[in-house]
Amino acid sequence: MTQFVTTTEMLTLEDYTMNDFEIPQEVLIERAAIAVQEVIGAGSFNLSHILVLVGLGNNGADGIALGRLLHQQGLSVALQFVGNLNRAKASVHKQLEIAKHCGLHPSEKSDFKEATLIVDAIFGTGLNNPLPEGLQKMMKAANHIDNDVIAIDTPTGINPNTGEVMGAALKAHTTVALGYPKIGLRKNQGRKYCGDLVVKDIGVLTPDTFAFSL
Ligand SMILES: NC(=O)C1=CN([C@@H]2O[C@H](COP(=O)(O)OP(=O)(O)OC[C@H]3O[C@@H](n4cnc5c(N)ncnc54)[C@H](O)[C@@H]3O)[C@@H](O)[C@H]2O)[C@H](O)CC1
Ligand SMILES: [K+]
Repeated sequence: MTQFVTTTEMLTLEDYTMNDFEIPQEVLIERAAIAVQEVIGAGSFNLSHILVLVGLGNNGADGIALGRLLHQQGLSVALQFVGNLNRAKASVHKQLEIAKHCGLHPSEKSDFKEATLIVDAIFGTGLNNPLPEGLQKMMKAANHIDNDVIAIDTPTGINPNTGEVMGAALKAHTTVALGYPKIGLRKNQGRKYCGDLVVKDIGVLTPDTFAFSL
């Protein structure tokens, strides 16, 4: 039986892993990237040109790390930031520096139609408001293009706790849940937008005494 969690529970387990066991956040980000890389490798996706859409939080950091790994595999990868990079978390800037050292630089503007596979690394469990107008338009437009979307952790626009569409959401062919799947992926529209749900262990530790609410 798959254990689903709330975002609060996920944050508690992340903090437990990083603070009680001193496992660095970068390790979790790298393991998240490797997990998604494994799902891509095990699938039958068209990898001719991969577009990674990158947000400003840790979901974006996961996406940049994944883009670097795919680039190092020799695949054609474009990184496109969604939002003002100046407002991005330190984890995003750190992953961007590493990616640049590995020869992967962000693209200015990518044509979604040229991508054979889109990686959704815009929002994950940190989504707490309706998407900004411009992003809602982008998601709706992207949903009309016939290419596969792989969502990291949650489809952008889906409320990770309620499964509601927050203005608009990007429909995924596959969602790779990190650690535990979020309860929003099996409620309301979340089930429809997440596509095939793959749960991957990325080393998030759980106390024996932890009482799941679900
Ligand atoms: N499960 C794990 O152990 C790990 C998960 N990781 C990844 O981290 C994200 C969650 O990261 P977080 O920075 O908390 O949030 P997001 O990246 O989802 O969101 C970015 C940022 O955006 C702001 N925000 C939220 N809603 C809006 C909005 N409507 N408009 C504008 N801005 C908004 C908010 O401040 C957020 O912080 C998780 O999904 C995983 O992908 C770790 O990388 C590895 C360990
Ligand atoms: K996402």
